[in-house]
Amino acid sequence: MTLVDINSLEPLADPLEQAKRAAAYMAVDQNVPKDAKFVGIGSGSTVVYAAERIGQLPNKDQFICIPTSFQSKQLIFDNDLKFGTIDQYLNVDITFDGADEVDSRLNCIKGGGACLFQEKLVASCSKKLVIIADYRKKSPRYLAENWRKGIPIEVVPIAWIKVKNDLINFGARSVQLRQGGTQKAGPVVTDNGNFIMDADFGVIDGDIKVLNDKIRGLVGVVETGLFVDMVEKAYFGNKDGSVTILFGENVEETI
Ligand SMILES: O=C[C@H](O)[C@H](O)[C@H](O)COP(=O)(O)O
Repeated sequence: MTLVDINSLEPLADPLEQAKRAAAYMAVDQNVPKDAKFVGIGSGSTVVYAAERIGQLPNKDQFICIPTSFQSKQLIFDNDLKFGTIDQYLNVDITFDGADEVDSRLNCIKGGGACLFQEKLVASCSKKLVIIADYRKKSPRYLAENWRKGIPIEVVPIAWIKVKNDLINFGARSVQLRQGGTQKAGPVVTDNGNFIMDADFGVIDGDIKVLNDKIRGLVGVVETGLFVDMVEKAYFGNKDGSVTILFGENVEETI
């Protein structure tokens, strides 16, 4: 079985979905190692296309896919991929994941879909983390310039008020307990049984590592959606069908 060329695919009706697919397919084609044994599957709407493309790879039965959420476990099954978990396999060759915003140094905000903890767990066990996203996620410079909903933070439920006060003392302008919306009365509950708080610290133009470490150090915080120095490269699908690849601080190429 040979892989269908990206350029010969039928275009998708929605240009945003087209951009996501272009980024995901190119990232998979360029980055899955020939001898891969373990591949991490991130979460969100862009990763759907990465799982689809991984499911088309001629050597897909050679590696085991590790999920980062309930959603990505289903993607692994739906695309007929081999399944394993991070508590079985700790050495992941490469992980593909989405992001809510990526800065010019490849730091990112994740967790818009409440999956940040398992995503960070799998990323921390991966030799490479490759981000796939559409053009809206590429920050002009700093994090939170585009993503204005705040930094997602996973919190143990009984600690949420305490953590909210701590975050305000750290300078957060607002802290929201994320709500389930029309489909769920009350707060969002993560795949790990926790809550998500969205803390708005404004544009993050200071030391992002210091901020991240401070938040992570709070009793009650499980993990943050700040991914600092973890990403190897990021693929952004553009409106015109091209893909911009960010390799390092302001080093990029558009194909
Ligand atoms: O919790 C969700 C994840 O961090 C997603 O990877 C992130 O929100 C990006 O999702 P999407 O590809 O749907 O924009």
